Amino acid sequence: MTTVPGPSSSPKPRIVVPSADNKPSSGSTKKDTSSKTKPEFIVRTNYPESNAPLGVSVSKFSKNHILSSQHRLLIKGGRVVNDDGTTFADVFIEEGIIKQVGLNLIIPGGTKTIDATDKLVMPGGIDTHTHLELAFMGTRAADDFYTGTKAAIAGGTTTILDFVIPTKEQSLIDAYNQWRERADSKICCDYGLHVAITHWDEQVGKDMEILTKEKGVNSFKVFMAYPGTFMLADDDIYQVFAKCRELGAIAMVHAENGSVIKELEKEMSKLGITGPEGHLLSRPEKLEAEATNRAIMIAEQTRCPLYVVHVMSKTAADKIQEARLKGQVVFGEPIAASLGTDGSQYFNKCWHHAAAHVMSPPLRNDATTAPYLMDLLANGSLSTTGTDHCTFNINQKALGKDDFRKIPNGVNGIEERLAVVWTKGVETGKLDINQFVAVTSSNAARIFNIYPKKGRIAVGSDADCLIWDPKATKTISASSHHQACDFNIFEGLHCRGLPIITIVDGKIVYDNGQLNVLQGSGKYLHTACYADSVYQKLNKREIIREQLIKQQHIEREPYTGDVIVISKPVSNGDAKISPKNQAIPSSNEPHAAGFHNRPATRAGARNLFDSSFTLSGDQWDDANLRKTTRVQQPPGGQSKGLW
Ligand SMILES: NC(=O)NCCC(=O)O
Ligand SMILES: [Zn+2]
Repeated sequence: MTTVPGPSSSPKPRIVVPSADNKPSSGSTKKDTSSKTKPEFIVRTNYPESNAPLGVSVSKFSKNHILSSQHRLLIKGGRVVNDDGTTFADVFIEEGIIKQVGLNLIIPGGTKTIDATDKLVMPGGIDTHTHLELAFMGTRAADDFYTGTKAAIAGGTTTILDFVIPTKEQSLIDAYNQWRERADSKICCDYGLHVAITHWDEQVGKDMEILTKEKGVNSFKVFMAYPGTFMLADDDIYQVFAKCRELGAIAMVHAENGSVIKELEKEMSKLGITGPEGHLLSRPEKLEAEATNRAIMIAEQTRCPLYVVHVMSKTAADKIQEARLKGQVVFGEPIAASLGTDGSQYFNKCWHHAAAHVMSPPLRNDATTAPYLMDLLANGSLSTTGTDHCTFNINQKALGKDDFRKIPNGVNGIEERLAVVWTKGVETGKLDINQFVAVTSSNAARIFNIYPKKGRIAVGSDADCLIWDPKATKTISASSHHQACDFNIFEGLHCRGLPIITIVDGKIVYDNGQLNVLQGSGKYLHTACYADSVYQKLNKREIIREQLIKQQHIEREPYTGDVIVISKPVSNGDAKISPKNQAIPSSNEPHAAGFHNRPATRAGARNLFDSSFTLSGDQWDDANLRKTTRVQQPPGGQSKGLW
């Protein structure tokens, strides 16, 4: 158990210790006929039939967890906030599941009560983008699955989606197993996995199939940056997206033009720029927007849903907005960093301060970007918020002390995301509280097909909830955060609106600054393909598309005429194809070769009686240099004309 100073807040929620007997608690004597004890949603097997259950598979480390999840909790007197509405209701939790939501509930004895008067009861946050203990740029991220998820919980996040990133030589399945092993032994909240595709061949396609059908993966990311390590070329991206479409998975993209960045980095070096500002200067916004647009185009051509991770700029966000306006299934994910700070940090005089902000794509040097991205979250053009949490300590960032290209890329955010979105979104009047839930939790649950198990306060949903105090305040600092890194990119940010209690799997794991987590207690989430909110439309469109294509099919009599026989490859060496290189007509058809009037000889050679001269204007050998003879003294003498 870790004890940390709690946030300054309005009166703390009162926790009533349960009575020893098992009688109903006081104040809950009236039977509420509207509340049900059965799940109000149907756990679906998504289309097409998948072996992967929508539910979770219990990891081998979670025995203790199951035994202790008999706890009963009643959250009383709060306002329940979902993405589609707010209601005054009590929430009864048993064995990790929300069992009742309503007023005047019948509650068994032995139930711990949390007084949530004046507080909001919300689904726990879902961080769509983390890189815990990732080996990257010669070192390993400072936060592992334990410290990272502990910090997540302190900030109100109860589910994370981390990225398996295989090396180019590694099989996808090996990498997936590695990630599961690392995470299962340490993780403190439930988690799912996206898998990155860092090279393409037939085997990768087969492994993607295994991952979706047997391992509960429904999303694959490609990188358009980091040439030589992670980057894929467009034709490989096409193959990955097409495979995603075939499997009902979601394609994800890190959108930056890696090849151009590489050249610009060289240019910076030549100009003597070795500090962190070089990172920003070699990654202009246009390169993010261009790659975003290219990824959207490839997704359109493959009819694949696309999820653009870490949207860092206005123009990249515009590309997503434009595509969505046209009906394409594209989602955009700004992150805590792009919503909470900006790229002016790269010009800070302190090397460490500047280097600590190095991430890709970079923060933009423009204070209007963050509020712009928030506006796009509010109008639905952007859908989720992640963090790209990938932390490195000062001595790790120092790998690039003489060359910005060697600074390990990555920043924090797993702990701050909800507070940043509330402060910059709700407190500014850009988001209402339901939109807050949508962009921090429910939208992600829908897209990655874990809704309403996650992302909703409802009967049958997992008891991953927050008691949120909209009036609580705190100032973010590395000195008090729970992350393992020694820098915080939001240092000094004064936040209003904080989680004061976090409940994971029906247990209070964070309470007014005090963490009580169990290492390895989190469970792996099998995410099924063909998420309804992503694929329902696409499946329908596919049927319509096939019908349209069939309608455009033209019934024709088959062609029965001659076909030339290619005896010698036609070369493009000449500007225009010379008769010498023309394919020889297979018959005596005069115009078969398209130039000569006389048929070929019986041996198939050009008929030498045929002239190569035509009166059509352009001559076949116009491109060849002609030898000219200047006649100084033409017969009959020189012209006396005007020339
Ligand atoms: N984003 C970043 O800078 N680091 C993590 C790796 C990645 O997602 O690009
Ligand atoms: Zn990332």
